[in-house]
Amino acid sequence: MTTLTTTPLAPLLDRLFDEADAASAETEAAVADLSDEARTRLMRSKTDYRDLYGRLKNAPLAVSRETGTLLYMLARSSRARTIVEFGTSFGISTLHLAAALRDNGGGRLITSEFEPSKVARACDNLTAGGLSDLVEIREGDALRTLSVDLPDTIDLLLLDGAKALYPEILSLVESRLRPGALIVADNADDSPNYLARMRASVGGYLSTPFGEDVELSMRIGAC
Ligand SMILES: C[S@@+](CC[C@H](N)C(=O)[O-])C[C@H]1O[C@@H](n2cnc3c(N)ncnc32)[C@H](O)[C@@H]1O
Repeated sequence: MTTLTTTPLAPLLDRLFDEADAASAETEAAVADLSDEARTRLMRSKTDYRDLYGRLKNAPLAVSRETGTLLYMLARSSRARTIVEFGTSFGISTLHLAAALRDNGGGRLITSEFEPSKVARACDNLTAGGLSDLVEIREGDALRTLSVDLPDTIDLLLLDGAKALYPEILSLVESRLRPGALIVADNADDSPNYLARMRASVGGYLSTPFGEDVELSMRIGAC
């Protein structure tokens, strides 16, 4: 028995993933007027990301079902107690991570989202999943909200906000990542500078692509 696979969370996640699948056409329509070059430019911009995510403010943009399960398993097997997430959206990844904290015996998950309507939806979903006591949602740009008041040590970091900011967000939390801490970056192919940093032989990480769209990394150091 796990929190992930039992009521209320399991049927809630089924519904949220079904809704995310159903919203894919609407999501595509929100950026349909942009050329491929314009989309790539916005995805990789360190300044214009609010334009892109403003267009997508009604879109779940959730991790895949497989990545969600992976997040739960990684957080469980590493016995994570402190987790930081960049990019909450409707809270689907957050629900997986918080479920792992619950099954690990408790902990603290700090997550960040700048779209107020998404913060409200994530709050509702965490309440429906019975996990809101484990999660602090910080509303605003993560460059600011994740720059203060973090736990002394962090066991797991999920990067799933604006791709161009992955190096900056990593820098905000890096000194607190414990040796052996896991860093999961979704769609990291859109963040070439991040990939170069994580894969550099002297960068302080072991890093590998995993599945279709995840870069999984581990902070090196004495455990
Ligand atoms: C891919 S979605 C996150 C999906 C979520 N992790 C899930 O699986 O359910 C990215 C989210 O990050 C938010 N975001 C992007 N850049 C941000 C920033 N700099 N600060 C806070 N939120 C940001 C966007 O509004 C969007 O909702």
